[in-house]
Amino acid sequence: MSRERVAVEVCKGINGLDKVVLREGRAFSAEVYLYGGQVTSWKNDHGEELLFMSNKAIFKPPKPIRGGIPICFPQFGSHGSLEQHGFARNRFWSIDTDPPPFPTASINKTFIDLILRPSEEDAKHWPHSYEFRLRVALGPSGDLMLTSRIRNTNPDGKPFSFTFAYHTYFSVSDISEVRVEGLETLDYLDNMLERERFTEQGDAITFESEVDKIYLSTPTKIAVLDHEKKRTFVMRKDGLPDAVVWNPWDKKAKAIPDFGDDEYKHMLCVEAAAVEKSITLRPGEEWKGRLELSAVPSSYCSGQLDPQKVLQGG
Ligand SMILES: O=P(O)(O)OC[C@H]1O[C@@H](O)[C@H](O)[C@@H](O)[C@@H]1O
Repeated sequence: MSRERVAVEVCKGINGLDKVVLREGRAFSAEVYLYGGQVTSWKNDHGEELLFMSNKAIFKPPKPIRGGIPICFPQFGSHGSLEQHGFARNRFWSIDTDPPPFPTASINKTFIDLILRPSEEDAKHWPHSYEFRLRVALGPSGDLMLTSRIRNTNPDGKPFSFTFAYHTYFSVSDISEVRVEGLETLDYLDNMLERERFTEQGDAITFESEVDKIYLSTPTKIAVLDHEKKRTFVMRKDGLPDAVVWNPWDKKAKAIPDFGDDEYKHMLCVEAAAVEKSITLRPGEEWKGRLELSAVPSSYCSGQLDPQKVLQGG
C-alpha cells in the first residue's frame, strides 16, 4: 500500500531552520526555506535535483544561502546604499495564511504563500513600508512558479524604488557543454567592467571564462541547454525585463568562501531581473514579477534547437 504524499508540509531543515516541502505527482518536489523566502531544491519525477546548491552553503543567518533561488530585493548587486543584493535573502519570512486573491484563479493546488514585512532595523536602512508576498507553486508536470507581489504601504504618501532578481542557480552537468538561447544580439551591461554597455554578437551564449552580464530588454522566454544531461531548462518571466547571467569561473570561485573551488563547473545563474530601470511604486500600488521554470528532455543538435519547439514539445 502506498503512503499518500503530503502536498504541502512545513518541517525542519538544515540547522533547524523552517522549510516548506511541496510535492506533486509521483516524485516532483520543491523546498522553500522561510529564511530568505528561498527555494533551495527543485526535483523532477526521477528525484533529480535541478537547482545547484553549494556543498559549502551556510544555512545560518546572517549569511544568505548559496544556491537555489535567492531573492534580490530591494537592491540588485552593489549599486545602491544597501548590502549586496539587498536584504530579503537573509531575512526570516513568514507563512502568509490569508493572502489577497490572485486576479485569475490559480489551477495549482500545491503552493505556499510567504510574506516579508520590514523590521525596525530594516527601516533604518530602507525607510519604507511594504508588503512583499511570494507564492511558490509546483505544477502538475513539475513546473516551478514563483510570483512576487510587492506593495507600497508607506503611510506618508512617499513612493519608493527598487531593483529585483530571482537569482536562479541552475544545476548543470558541465558548464562548457551549456548554451543559453534567447539572449543573442541583445545589449548587456558588463558587471565586470563597471556596467559598461555592449551588444552581444553572434550565436547562442556559451561559457569558457567568468561571465557577469545584465542582458537588457530580454524576451520572456530563455532556454538553458545542457548538452551532456540532454536537458533544457525553459525560463519564462513576466514583469522582469532583464536577465543576469553569472558564472564566477575558477579564480573568483576560490575567493567565495561558501562556494567550492570546482563548483563553477556545475552551476549557471540565469536570473530574471529588473535592474537597468528600477521599479517605482506609489503608496497603494503593487508590482508583480513572475518566474516559471520547466525542465524538459532535449536532444541537442547545434543551432537547431528552437526553444519555441521545446516549449511546444516539437
Ligand atoms: O556572492 P553574492 O552576493 O551572492 O553574489 C553573487 C553574484 O551574483 C550575481 O547576480 C552578480 O551579477 C555578481 O556580480 C555576483 O558576484
